[in-house]
Amino acid sequence: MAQKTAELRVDFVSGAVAHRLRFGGGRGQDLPKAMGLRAGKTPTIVDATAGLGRDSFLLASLGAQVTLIERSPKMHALLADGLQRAHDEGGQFREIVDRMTLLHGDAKDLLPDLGAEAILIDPMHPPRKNSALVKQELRQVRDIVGTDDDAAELMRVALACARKRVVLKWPAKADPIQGIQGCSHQILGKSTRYDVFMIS
Ligand SMILES: C[S@@+](CC[C@H](N)C(=O)[O-])C[C@H]1O[C@@H](n2cnc3c(N)ncnc32)[C@H](O)[C@@H]1O
Repeated sequence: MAQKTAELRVDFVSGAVAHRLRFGGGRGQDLPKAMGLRAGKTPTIVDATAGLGRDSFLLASLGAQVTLIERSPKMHALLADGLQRAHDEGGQFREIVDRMTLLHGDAKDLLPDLGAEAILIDPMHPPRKNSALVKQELRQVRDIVGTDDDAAELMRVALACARKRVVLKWPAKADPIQGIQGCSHQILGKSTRYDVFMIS
């Protein structure tokens, strides 16, 4: 029997995101470390590729002010809905999403006016060969937005706009994006790597 696909939604108050909120490893996790969060230091962040908002939510849960940019009207609407529901939930969820500001548009156009200290870029990457392993949710996002073929251009804009650093989140084993400068250092996880570009 064919499996029914659950409708894609942004959910910050239950499931994987809420679980990570309760049991995650705080600022010691790879993403916050890559973005420059440490004891006594919380940079302002622009998440230029908001998607389902998970990375932004994690960073906001650790105290960062995060501006999220999403260009797909459908993904933007899902995010707006998820943020509203988390706000309505109250308590710590409201506190966290009150640190998150959602913008609709292409980050290449919006970044120059935002003066971000740290910019996160997590583009949709080309499908892997063993695509059966790709999570259903990611496939649903890809059905909506396709692949982000302008990722190199977005990186160049981000590198020109960030005041402190740009972080590129990319599959650990994928080929690097062509046409961008080498990074300052890398944080390598099991399936994901963070390429950190420090701005001097
Ligand atoms: C892989 S998803 C990001 C997932 C996200 N990090 C999360 O935690 O849920 C990439 C998203 O970035 C958006 N995107 C890609 N390039 C963009 C751009 N130049 N401006 C705005 N949004 C962009 C895509 O539409 C897509 O929704």
